[in-house]
Amino acid sequence: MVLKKYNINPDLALERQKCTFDIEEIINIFDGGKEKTSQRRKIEDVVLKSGLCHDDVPEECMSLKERYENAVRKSCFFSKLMKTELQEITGIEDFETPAIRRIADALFKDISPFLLHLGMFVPTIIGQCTSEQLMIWLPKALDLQIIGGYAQTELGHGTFIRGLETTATYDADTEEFVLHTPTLTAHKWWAGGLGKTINHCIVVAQLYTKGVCYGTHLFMVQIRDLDTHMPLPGIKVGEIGPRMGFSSADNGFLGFNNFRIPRNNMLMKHAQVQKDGTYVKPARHGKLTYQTMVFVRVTLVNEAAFNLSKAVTIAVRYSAVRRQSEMRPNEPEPQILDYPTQQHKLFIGIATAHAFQLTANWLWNTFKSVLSDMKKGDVGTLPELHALSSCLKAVCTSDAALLIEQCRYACGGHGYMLSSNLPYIYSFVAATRTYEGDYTILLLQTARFLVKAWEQAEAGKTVTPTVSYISRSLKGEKNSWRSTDEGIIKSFQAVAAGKIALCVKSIRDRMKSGLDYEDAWLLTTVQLVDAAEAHCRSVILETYCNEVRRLTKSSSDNVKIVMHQLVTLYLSYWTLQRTGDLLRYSSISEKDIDFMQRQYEELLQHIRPNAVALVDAFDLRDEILHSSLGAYDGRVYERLMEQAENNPMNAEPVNQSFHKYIKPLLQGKL
Ligand SMILES: CC/C=C\C/C=C\C/C=C\C/C=C\C/C=C\C/C=C\CCC(=O)SCCNC(=O)CCNC(=O)[C@H](O)C(C)(C)COP(=O)(O)OP(=O)(O)OC[C@H]1O[C@@H](n2cnc3c(N)ncnc32)[C@H](O)[C@@H]1OP(=O)(O)O
Ligand SMILES: Cc1cc2nc3c(=O)[nH]c(=O)nc-3n(C[C@H](O)[C@H](O)[C@H](O)COP(=O)(O)OP(=O)(O)OC[C@H]3O[C@@H](n4cnc5c(N)ncnc54)[C@H](O)[C@@H]3O)c2cc1C
Repeated sequence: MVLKKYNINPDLALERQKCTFDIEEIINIFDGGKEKTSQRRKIEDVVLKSGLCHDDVPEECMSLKERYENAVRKSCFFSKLMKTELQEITGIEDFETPAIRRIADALFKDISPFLLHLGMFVPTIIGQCTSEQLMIWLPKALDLQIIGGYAQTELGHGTFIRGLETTATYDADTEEFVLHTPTLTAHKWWAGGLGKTINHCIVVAQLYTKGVCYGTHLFMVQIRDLDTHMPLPGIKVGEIGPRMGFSSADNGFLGFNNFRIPRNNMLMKHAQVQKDGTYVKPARHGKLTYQTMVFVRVTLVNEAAFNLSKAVTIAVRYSAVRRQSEMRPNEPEPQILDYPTQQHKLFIGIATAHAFQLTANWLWNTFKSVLSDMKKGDVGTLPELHALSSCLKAVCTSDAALLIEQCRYACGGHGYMLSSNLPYIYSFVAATRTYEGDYTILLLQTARFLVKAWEQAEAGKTVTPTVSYISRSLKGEKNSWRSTDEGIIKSFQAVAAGKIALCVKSIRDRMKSGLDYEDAWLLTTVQLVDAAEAHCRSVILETYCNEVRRLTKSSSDNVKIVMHQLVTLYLSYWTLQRTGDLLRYSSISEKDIDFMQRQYEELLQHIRPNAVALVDAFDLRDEILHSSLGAYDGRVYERLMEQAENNPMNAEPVNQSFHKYIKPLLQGKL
């Protein structure tokens, strides 16, 4: 749609006058510097001027088929733009550039069918291929001569990768692998782009050679003819059907009937099958084939932050424009943003978007540093990265989904309109809580690491920095509550340590009573999930505080003040959310809790004048927000009416169903 130009709504204009800080300074902090901001805006200008974002009718009014076809059209032209103008004008060649990710949302209100090509296919080639394989597939994939996806999940198994049923059996006579789908539940299911779009696919299958199964490995498989796009003989492929979201993309199913691929199509950076069928196992770590999943989990923390920033921008701007009820008899109706309960719903969203964005950046740097260790042959830092990326992916996507839904509640009935964009944002983020490792499963992975860390610390060994609080706790350090940043973080670490200790004790007690380790673990999993979540909270709180302190060192005082107000709000919010845990594991008193409650309520008032400016500082263009409620000019009612008038349902005054059904019904002739 072409966005109509309106004058700024007077309430929003007034809000912007109240701002106490330089918005541009905060924008630069989150972009990573002035230059990065200007580079991002340049990219956005190119894409927005390309005309690619235009839809003749609103996306939500198209049929599923039309939405898919429209998204393919845009994906193709966007890919061309990335290869040509964006590279030439900005000098950017890197698909992972956050600016590209952000502006992609101007094209796709829902999702691109090419998402998995960039999100998983290319990263898997980079992470799992030998240098010879890389030279064959990477240039083609980057140049979009081949388009791929990642087919791991099956109809019967998603979480439990070791339980996958698809087989890849090596035939030494022909030097080929035979891919086969032995059962109904072995069909690949869910892979993005697989339904209709892609011609290649990374397939995860159980490797058999010389009669022995060596577990799951990755294979590059061409599934469609490059010219006709017809499925190749031996391939059964299609779309799995309508979903809660992801409606403009195609999630697919895939079955193999003894389908042959060359030996060299096994991705052999870590494990190999030699010509004679001899298996060479990975030299360093058994789970290196899971590396793409770790990469995506890291990027999903960024997704949580970005999507939450969109939702809270929409809800805060709307709340500044919307007037409802009265605070005192006969007074004019206030902006709903003036209600403390509304501020309580929304300001935590702003603070959380900051916390997650800074944690995402920190996690990304940790990921890069672990990759560089691994390139030198050192896999020692991988378990900690796996534990961190697992819990952060789980908690950040889960919190973001809840807060996005809260933003929708904050917009009342209008938030329920698809044109608000809140339902799209929610359904996208709700899926991220499940895919790439379900919430519970990933927290249990982190719990495994925490229990091991506890045992190591007990044995007097040094543990990694993110769990060093365990050693302190084992040395008998008692928590003394202080309502400072450091004091609160320490108390949250005491909560995590207390919960891990109880898990270890529960497992040991259960084993003493005769259970084996597996059963003792299983019966403790409710507590283990809880302990991993507590650990994750302490990591987020600490990272957020440290990063704000580091990044605002040379900022103006006013920026320091407002960024720190948000940090304090975040710490107070979580203290109040977790009073039960803190009363149990720290020395917090009822008086301290009363103080924190008052501090929290005062902070809402302090932040209130800057609320609109703070969401403006996410620097999200209207074309990215796609929202009738959240546009920069605040012309909510004009846009809602505009959308209603453009609704294809209103193209004819009387719908044909009246003549076909209602009239005969009215006349008793049906
Ligand atoms: C035009 C384009 C337009 C726009 C695009 C622009 C930009 C795009 C860029 C970004 C987009 C952003 C995001 C989206 C991208 C893609 C995502 C979309 C869809 C999702 C796709 C998927 O969902 S793929 C399928 C994912 N599946 C899973 O995650 C399954 C989860 N299950 C598991 O991971 C495992 O089964 C398990 C971990 C639960 C258990 O595994 P297993 O049984 O094998 O292991 P054990 O439990 O026995 O553990 C043994 C030891 O191994 C350790 N371990 C486990 N996993 C790992 C790991 N990954 N790394 C390291 N170590 C690991 C474990 O801890 C154990 O260690 P011990 O020391 O305790 O023995
Ligand atoms: C929109 C979307 C896109 C996707 N894209 C892809 C893709 O491109 N490629 C791909 O391969 N896959 C994809 N997936 C699949 C996704 O990765 C899986 O759905 C996800 O990993 C969860 O696995 P599952 O569906 O088997 O859930 P299940 O494992 O069946 O989980 C169901 C419930 O059981 C619980 N549970 C399972 N095991 C345990 C356990 N051991 N302990 C305790 N509780 C347990 C879970 O916590 C959950 O509550 C996609 C999924 C979605 C929704």
